[in-house]
Amino acid sequence: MSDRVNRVVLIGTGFVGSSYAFALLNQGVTEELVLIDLNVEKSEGDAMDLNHGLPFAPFRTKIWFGDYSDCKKADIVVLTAGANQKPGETRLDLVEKNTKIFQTIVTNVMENGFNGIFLIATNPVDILSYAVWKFSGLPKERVIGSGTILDTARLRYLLGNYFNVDTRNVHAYIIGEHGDTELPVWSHANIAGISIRDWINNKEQYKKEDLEEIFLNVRDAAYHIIERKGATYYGIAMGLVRLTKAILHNEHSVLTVSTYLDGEYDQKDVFIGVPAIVARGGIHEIVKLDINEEEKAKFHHSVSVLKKTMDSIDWNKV
Ligand SMILES: NC(=O)C1=CN([C@@H]2O[C@H](COP(=O)(O)OP(=O)(O)OC[C@H]3O[C@@H](n4cnc5c(N)ncnc54)[C@H](O)[C@@H]3O)[C@@H](O)[C@H]2O)C=CC1
Ligand SMILES: CC(=O)C(=O)O
Repeated sequence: MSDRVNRVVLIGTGFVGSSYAFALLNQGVTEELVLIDLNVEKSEGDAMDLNHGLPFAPFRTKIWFGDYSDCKKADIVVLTAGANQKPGETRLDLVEKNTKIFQTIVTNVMENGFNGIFLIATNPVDILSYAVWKFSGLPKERVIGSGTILDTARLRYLLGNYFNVDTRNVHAYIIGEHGDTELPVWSHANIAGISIRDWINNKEQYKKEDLEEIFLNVRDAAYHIIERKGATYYGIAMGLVRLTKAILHNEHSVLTVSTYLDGEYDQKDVFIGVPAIVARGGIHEIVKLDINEEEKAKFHHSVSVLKKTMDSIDWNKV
């Protein structure tokens, strides 16, 4: 690592934001972490509480409750502010209120001289990533949504369980909207280089129909968790730390993020989840998987649902 001090500013210290801060501290990823939230007392309390864990952390992270002027020196501004889903609500139902909140936040960040990378988790994350790109005027490479990083993790976990293999040896992606129209890329899914199709065909205890059930559990995981405990946060928090590390440590890691498509996957002018190489400058390159016709049709549908929702937003009057 260079001698430069890395700074992350986190805006929104609710369930997702505070879990991210905790995970970031525990993994020793950044020298400085600034917390900002409308709820000043909560955010101040979080900064105090996290600082008291420093003697047990692997690395010295300076943490404080800050304000927008701290964004000027930030490498990454992480956005987890805004409304979350109530039971029965879809992510797309949040679009209106969270776009308004984001206009205010992103304007404040940019007016304070920010020139780094935005990392976004607030839902609907694909549309809000597009909004951040529009509101900030930053190059598309420097606006990254968490996209389907969590859905991909859920798929890898469930497949690892099903085949009784370490989830880190499962290579499979969910792409598309982080939401109800996402899709698994079965055509490229493999464990230790052997395709999922072959794993199924080679052992009689495995069944193709089970894969569909696994996917439905991935797609609907947020609903299942929200019904039980009101919100999801640990998984996405760890996914955001993974992304933060990939950026700050210039890892060139392939992660399924929401990024701007400009012709890739035959789509234009949309932020959506696809595998991409993530490094210090942000999105280094989009990985273009040769997906099959069925996957192409589902991906196209996912794009069209996002675009239809975006069309309902009057960007000049947000
Ligand atoms: N992308 C993903 O995979 C996931 C995304 N999410 C999304 O993350 C978002 C946050 O969820 P939670 O943390 O559960 O919600 P939360 O309600 O616990 O936290 C939201 C925080 O944002 C703050 N906030 C609201 N407006 C603000 C503003 N203008 N400036 C600064 N702070 C502001 C609130 O005070 C609150 O502390 C939701 O949109 C949720 O759907 C949640 C889980 C996974
Ligand atoms: C809430 C949400 O987006 C998730 O857990 O996937």
